[in-house]
Amino acid sequence: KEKVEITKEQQALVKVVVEAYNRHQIPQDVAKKLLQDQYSAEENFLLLTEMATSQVQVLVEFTKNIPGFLSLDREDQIALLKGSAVEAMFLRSAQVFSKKMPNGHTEVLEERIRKSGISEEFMTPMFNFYKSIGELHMVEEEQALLTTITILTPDRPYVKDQQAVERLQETILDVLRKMCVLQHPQDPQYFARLLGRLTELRTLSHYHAEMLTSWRVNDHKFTPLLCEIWDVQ
Ligand SMILES: O=C(Nc1ccccc1)[C@H](C1CCCCC1)n1c(-c2ccc(Cl)cc2)nc2cc(F)c(F)cc21
Repeated sequence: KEKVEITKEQQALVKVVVEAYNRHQIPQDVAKKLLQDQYSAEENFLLLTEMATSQVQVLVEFTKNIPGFLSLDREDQIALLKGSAVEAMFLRSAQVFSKKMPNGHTEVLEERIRKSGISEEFMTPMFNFYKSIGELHMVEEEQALLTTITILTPDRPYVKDQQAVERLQETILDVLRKMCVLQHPQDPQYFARLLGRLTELRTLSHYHAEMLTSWRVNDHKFTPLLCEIWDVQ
């Protein structure tokens, strides 16, 4: 049985990534707001566009802490951010949704999201994904590293030097694999299941533009940054 060991530099890498990851708390605040009050579809749409806009800004800050990211070609850095922003938002939403909350809070949160203005057809795929993330009971290191792996996806549109991205992603995959073995010794398939969620995440993210344009509001106004990042307007 191979002895799995996380090296000193891998520990340092995880520490940097987790600390950077914990700095972006936005959706926690959204969850709190949603639990406090019931908002109209207009208010929810505005809340989402504001939150999603600041999430992109926070994502840029987060990537600066991914070892090696700033050494990538500048245009490739933009392509990776552009290509992963929506997935990172849904992954973050899923992680907030699956956080342990006092009794009944998750049900209220789910209800508020169901009534937020998103059209019915997207509810099932969205909540199926949120619940499948919840079932994994990820620790925060796994959450941070999974988000990092999503950002470092080599085959995003317009990435020129895919090998350079692949090398960075492999570094993160290696430490995540070891962490999963150490964290979930009873479940040898855990790492594979974790990566399998990224496929579900990509599928859900395909709907994002429709989810926004079909939001039950009269006027769908987006910020310039969201028009850049999300395929809207
Ligand atoms: O804000 C959000 N997500 C966010 C995440 C990361 C960073 C910034 C924002 C929105 C809310 C939803 C209800 C109306 C207000 C915005 N949000 C979503 C969500 C995002 C995009 C689309 Cl198209 C559909 C749903 N799923 C959520 C799960 C949660 F537990 C949750 F708490 C907030 C959630």
